Amino acid sequence: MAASASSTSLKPSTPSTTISGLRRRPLSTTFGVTTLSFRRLHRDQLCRFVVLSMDAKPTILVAEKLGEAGVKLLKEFANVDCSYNLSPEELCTKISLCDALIVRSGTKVSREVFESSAGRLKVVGRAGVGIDNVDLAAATEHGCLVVNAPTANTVAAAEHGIALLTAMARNIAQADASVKADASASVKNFSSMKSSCLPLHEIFVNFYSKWLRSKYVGVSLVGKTLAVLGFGKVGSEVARRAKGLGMHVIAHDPYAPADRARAIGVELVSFDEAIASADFISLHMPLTASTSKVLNDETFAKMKKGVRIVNVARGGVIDEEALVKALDAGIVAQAALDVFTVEPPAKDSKLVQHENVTATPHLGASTMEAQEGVAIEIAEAVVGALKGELAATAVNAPMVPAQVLTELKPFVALSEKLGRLAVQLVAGGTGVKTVKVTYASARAPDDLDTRLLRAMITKGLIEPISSVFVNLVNADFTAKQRGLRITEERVFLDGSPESPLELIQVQIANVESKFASAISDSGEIKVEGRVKDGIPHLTRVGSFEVDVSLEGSLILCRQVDQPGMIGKVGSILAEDNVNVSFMSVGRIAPRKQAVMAIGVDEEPSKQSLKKIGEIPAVEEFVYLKL
Ligand SMILES: NC(=O)c1ccc[n+]([C@@H]2O[C@H](COP(=O)([O-])OP(=O)(O)OC[C@H]3O[C@@H](n4cnc5c(N)ncnc54)[C@H](O)[C@@H]3O)[C@@H](O)[C@H]2O)c1
Ligand SMILES: O=C(O)[C@H](O)COP(=O)(O)O
Repeated sequence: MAASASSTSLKPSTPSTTISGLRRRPLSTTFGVTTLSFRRLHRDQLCRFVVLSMDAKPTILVAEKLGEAGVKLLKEFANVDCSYNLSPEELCTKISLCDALIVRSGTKVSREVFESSAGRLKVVGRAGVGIDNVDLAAATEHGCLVVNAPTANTVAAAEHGIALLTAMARNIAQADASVKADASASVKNFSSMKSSCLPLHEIFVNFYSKWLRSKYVGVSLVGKTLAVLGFGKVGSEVARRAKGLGMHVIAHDPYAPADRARAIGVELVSFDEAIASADFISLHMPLTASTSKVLNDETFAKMKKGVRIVNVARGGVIDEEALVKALDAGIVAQAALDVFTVEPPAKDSKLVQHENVTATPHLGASTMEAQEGVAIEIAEAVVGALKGELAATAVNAPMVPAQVLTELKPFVALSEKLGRLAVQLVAGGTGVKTVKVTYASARAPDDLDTRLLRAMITKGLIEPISSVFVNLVNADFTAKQRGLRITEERVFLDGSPESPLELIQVQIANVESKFASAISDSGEIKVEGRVKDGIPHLTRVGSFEVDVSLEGSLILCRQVDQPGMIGKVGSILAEDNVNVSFMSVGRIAPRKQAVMAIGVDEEPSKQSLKKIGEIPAVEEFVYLKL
């Protein structure tokens, strides 16, 4: 059979994997340079969403203040309705007359909005990064493309982080409020003091009696340790600036490449080390299941007494009640917050009202420059999408013709889950840069389009560790932007090409694993899966063959093979009311090392996981969310 067609200028990587019994063929493609075919494919696909009548000028509703340059660009192409502060009902009424909608974080684009548009709304543009205010599932169901502007406000957010850091250290906000409050009170009293015939020097002392120079003595930044949690776009810009202030900067980001950190003189450390050694902590991770309330009672207790915290990421990464307690107890000396779990926070919020808290109303992206940049970025994306062009920052989109999608559906699910599993096996502190995907199939190369599968693997690899949404449209772009190189290899099987694929293998090179058994003989993290009866299964971890359906979540456990192990683990989970969906043991040889893969419907408690780890024959284990 012929090798797969390749539209890439990158060299195929040398085959290194061994899948026993399969004949290997050359690599099909690598990432990031397939611009022409990629663009053509998506232009066609996007046109399916954006079917504007050619003689009608589209209407774009701008529902929140957008920079002038962006509005100007929009007006060159469409009728633009700038209507701010719409109620949800007003938005639903207006939307049925609009082809595109542009918002920031203050407008909820709910399912009702898509339903009310009755199919006319083709594009939602989020003028910024976070799209938690847009119901993505509803957008996709309604065939509406969502695009965002992920890079134009990075520097603004970093500068705001630094502004909060320095203002907090020197009590700028509190001191300013005090001077103004005292001055205005004194000014009111000034006439009465004058008429009371007090001597002038007494009036003067009274006037400035709350000139609180000793109350607002601050702390210095130079020489202090700043821990940056989340070393992505904003985090690394904050780190760079803090170095310029003479701070010692460390960072925790399990997925950031160490060389990027080294290049700006930042040491990547574990989470515990970061929070325990920091004088200041600055948060820059996305809000995901694993970062939600990452600062909580337990983690505050591990911090240096008197630590100071800055948050310009998302309110939900801090347990706000725990922060109030930590502030009251003096564990946290001060906090400077731009973001809150609920925005705007309640007026009587203990956190906002706390005297040691500096609060700003989600201003991270709010500079003239960033807003102009964001406005242009989003206007270009929305106009391009309305014209049916590739949207590099698209965050959702149905991706392939319906019949291909139907056939590939279980493999799509398998691909994403293998990506998710593989990245969760990476040990903190080692960055993911090189991923190799192997597809084993009896199909001719032209008969198997792996772009959707590759996109889903990319989605699985990136989404658990970032706020980025990945799909076929933006997968290559996102991977390239993050310095992630994914190579693909096809292995051809003899036999019936009835099924599009036999198996998919994902390997991550040059990383350490938090589950050593996931490292294959050739040194990479390796996971392999197949589709059985339409259900994705994990069939290999490292050198161990297993067979577990990829539903719910997964516990991987390496043990000395001996009777009773399944029972022991099973009963610990049963006591915790955790339902086991699947269990399989792969072993090197009887009574030698074995890997047990256990599918669970519910998340086991920390205590249950601890008990599993304490079973004497268990050598290592890991809990993975699918
Ligand atoms: N306040 C604002 O106005 C404002 C403006 C821009 C961005 N933001 C927010 O700032 C955050 C960062 O944005 P970005 O553009 O830098 O995103 P990014 O995706 O470039 O960076 C996020 C980083 O967090 C890391 N990460 C993921 N899980 C982690 C974990 N458990 N521990 C430590 N690090 C982890 C990722 O590896 C990634 O490097 C996002 O939450 C974004 O919504 C806020
Ligand atoms: O997600 C973002 O881009 C920031 O949080 C900024 O949001 P904003 O556009 O509402 O200022």
